[in-house]
Amino acid sequence: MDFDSFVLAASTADLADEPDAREHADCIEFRMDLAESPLDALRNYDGDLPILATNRADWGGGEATDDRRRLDAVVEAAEHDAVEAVDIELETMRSGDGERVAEHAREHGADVVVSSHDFEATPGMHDIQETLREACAYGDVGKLAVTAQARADVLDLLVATRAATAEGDRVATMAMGEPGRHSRAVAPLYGSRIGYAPVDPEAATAPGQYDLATLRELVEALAGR
Ligand SMILES: O=C1C[C@@](O)(C(=O)O)C[C@@H](O)[C@@H]1O
Repeated sequence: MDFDSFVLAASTADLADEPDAREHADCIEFRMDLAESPLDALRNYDGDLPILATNRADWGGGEATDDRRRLDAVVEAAEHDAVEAVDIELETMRSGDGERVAEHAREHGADVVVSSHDFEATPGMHDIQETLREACAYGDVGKLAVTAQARADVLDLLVATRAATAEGDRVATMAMGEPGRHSRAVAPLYGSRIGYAPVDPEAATAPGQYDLATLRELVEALAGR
């Protein structure tokens, strides 16, 4: 996937959403952990948009419980041509469990997004920068989703996004929660490479997400396009 510029991912548990996402999205984030039979769905996929495959662990805000099976499924997902990127948690890379997944994905031409989530708060500037640096060392893109408790929490995240981008790292950043909502539109201006939005606003995959059409419109308007 081309992460040299901003990629808008339509997050969904249902690949049948793809035709509705096509108009506004650059790819589908397939939340395998929220899907019924994700590997069957991938086998039958005949959409146009490339897929970023995410099988989020329960300890990382998702619903996949058995870590070994979860990662095996990502390995299998990466073998599909349509899967052009996979998401692996930073914790999984740190533990060593993610290495085989990343390697296999790259062998099959898929990029690796290494992600970290804080569902409670926004860490201090130093921690944000360290997390992004570490995630970028493992992945083609280092992603950090924090939780904003106040609007101003977004400021450090933006500064860190800008700094990492200036250093040549590819990062994706966003602040979850209502006070952080604007970060989803603004972070791309400072270099964030991925935005996530549900096709169906009722089926958000994280707190504070805009729906797909709105996020596309905001990002384009702020970029002056
Ligand atoms: O990690 C992310 C980012 C996200 O949590 C968000 O805040 O938009 C949404 C998830 O679907 C995705 O895997």
